[in-house]
Amino acid sequence: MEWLTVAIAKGRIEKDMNKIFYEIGMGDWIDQGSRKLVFEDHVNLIKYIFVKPVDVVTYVEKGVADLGVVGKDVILEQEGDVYELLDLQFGKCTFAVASFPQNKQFRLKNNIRIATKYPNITKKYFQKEDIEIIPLNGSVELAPIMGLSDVIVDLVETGNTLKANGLVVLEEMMPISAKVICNKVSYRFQYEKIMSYTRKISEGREKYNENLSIN
Ligand SMILES: Nc1ncnc2c1ncn2[C@@H]1O[C@H](COP(=O)(O)OP(=O)(O)OP(=O)(O)O)[C@@H](O)[C@H]1O
Ligand SMILES: O=P(O)(O)OC[C@H]1O[C@H](OP(=O)(O)OP(=O)(O)O)[C@H](O)[C@@H]1O
Repeated sequence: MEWLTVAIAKGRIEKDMNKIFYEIGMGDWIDQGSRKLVFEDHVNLIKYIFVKPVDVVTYVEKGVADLGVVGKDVILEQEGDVYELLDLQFGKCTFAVASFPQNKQFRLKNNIRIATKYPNITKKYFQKEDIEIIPLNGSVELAPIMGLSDVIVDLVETGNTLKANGLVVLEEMMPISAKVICNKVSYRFQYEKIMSYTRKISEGREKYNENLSIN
């Protein structure tokens, strides 16, 4: 039997994924407190690598990892040439255009300045509109406050970050959640193993979501 390599996005996604591994009894291989980046499950022949969310798609696309676990936002932004096998139903949030309530007519403005961590998604969403994209790496909500942009394109979950900064959603763009992605060549040549592993993850996801709804 061949090994499968699974790239997992460090941070929020890693935390939920570890709970799914626990549900299906595959959690013992990963030492959550450690700085180690590679873990090997010698029983199921799975190698786990932990990388920055934006790098998961690169590892999977290049075939270094057969599977990846990452947010749909990152998949869309990277325009990764990969298959999406499973919606994990966690990491749920929404892409939105946001700003101060008084900017709700922002589409009437010439040269709309949009701050975002997601330039590609923003360009696609606005298509032919007259926009200037201001790329940022985080704390995007600061941009309209400091006059760097008119609006932002960012993820909204609870809305607390927007609210704390006096901003509101002006347009909802699309829902986002975590996905299992797959390298296209691996899908052909390791099909059985990939399907059986994905089924297990799917079972873990059901148990995890059941527990979430009970508690
Ligand atoms: N507020 C949120 N609520 C739920 N899911 C979120 C939220 N923000 C981001 N996500 C999802 O979780 C993924 C990982 O987010 P996380 O905050 O761990 O990393 P990041 O800040 O996007 O990246 P990095 O740590 O590399 O800067 C995102 O790609 C998205 O799919
Ligand atoms: O609606 P909320 O529940 O407040 O969540 C939304 C916030 O979460 C994410 O930021 P993150 O915490 O990843 O920090 P960042 O700004 O450094 O990317 C996102 O970019 C928003 O800022």
